[in-house]
Amino acid sequence: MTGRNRGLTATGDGDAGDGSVQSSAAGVDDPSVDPTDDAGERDAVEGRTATARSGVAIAVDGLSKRFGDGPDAVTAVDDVSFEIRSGSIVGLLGPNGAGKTTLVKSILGMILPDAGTVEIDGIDVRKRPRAAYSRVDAMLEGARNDYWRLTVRENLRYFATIGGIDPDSVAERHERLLEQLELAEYADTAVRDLSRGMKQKVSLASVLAGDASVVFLDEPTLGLDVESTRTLEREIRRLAEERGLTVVLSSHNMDVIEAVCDRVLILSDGRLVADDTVDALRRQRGAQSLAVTSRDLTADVRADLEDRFAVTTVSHSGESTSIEIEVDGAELYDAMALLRDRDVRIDRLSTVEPDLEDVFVDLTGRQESER
Ligand SMILES: Nc1ncnc2c1ncn2[C@@H]1O[C@H](COP(=O)(O)OP(=O)(O)OP(=O)(O)O)[C@@H](O)[C@H]1O
Repeated sequence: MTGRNRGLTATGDGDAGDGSVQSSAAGVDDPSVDPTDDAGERDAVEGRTATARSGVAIAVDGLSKRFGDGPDAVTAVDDVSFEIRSGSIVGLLGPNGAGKTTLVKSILGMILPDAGTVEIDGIDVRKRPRAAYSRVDAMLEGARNDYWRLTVRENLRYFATIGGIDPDSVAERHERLLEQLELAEYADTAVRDLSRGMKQKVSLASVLAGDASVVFLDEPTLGLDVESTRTLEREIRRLAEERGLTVVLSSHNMDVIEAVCDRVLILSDGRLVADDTVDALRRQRGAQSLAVTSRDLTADVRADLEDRFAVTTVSHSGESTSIEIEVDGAELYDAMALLRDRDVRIDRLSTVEPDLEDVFVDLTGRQESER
């Protein structure tokens, strides 16, 4: 929603001219909205709270949203609060139905929350939506927000224009974006003639074509091959580091989240169940796994191990048996001592650190489907 007249392109059918939905920020008809919000420039400077001064790009406080009434009511977002610092990349994770979309749409003013406040760069989005959203953009439906009949470069110019920016003044930035996303040789190709991965990159470039300082990316790498995924990951990181871009990235792909995010928010049943760095979440979980392969892991030895430790996996291959034991701290040495006491000759031994998926399963009780 870059610029004062720009609504958020929420959905589309691949050609925005044929039916994409332009949703304006909620609160425009709200009596609490400051009518002087049209004077966007002034608002962008005045009326900010302390969060802007302390480098907080997004501040969400006590946000709740319930759909429906009575026994069928669903609390999609339940008293969620967090802050995101400018220039950071934050992953938004949660199983299906956890409330991610409702949360993001509430932040973007596409859904009116029942309670709570949202500030962007210190500006309350309900009170001064135009000023608050003036440098916010989003890619909520993958490649669907581009005009497929226009060329790649025309799309960038179009999105800059509706973002309130003279496209000629940012032509250099567009050329750089095209280079960085390896789209330069397709600059004059109609988007509809590109592969899915290319379209995804054009979509990201379009989001960045204006002057956005905060972007929301929903599944930006969905359907991309490994190489394109790596390119996008690299570019998102670079933009955060070099341009101070703040990114909220939601994905079911844990590898992407681990690769690019400084911090992770995990939602479960509408509630925020984790808000920390990937490393801290891994450390908090503590337990790692000990993987052992041996021909001496008899049923007897395995029973002994199962008595004392959490044996998570057992598999057999020829005469060899492989097991994985979850061990926490000193348990690692106890498990090794038991194997030694039972004269188990080890063919292969390794320790496996917990990953984000393990943390996710612990906190939400659900497995992510896409890896
Ligand atoms: N417009 C709506 N009317 C009624 N219920 C809704 C509406 N939108 C979402 N919900 C419900 O709110 C809950 C949260 O949905 P939401 O789409 O925010 O989850 P999500 O985490 O984005 O899920 P997914 O990963 O599947 O996209 C779900 O139970 C969903 O069925």
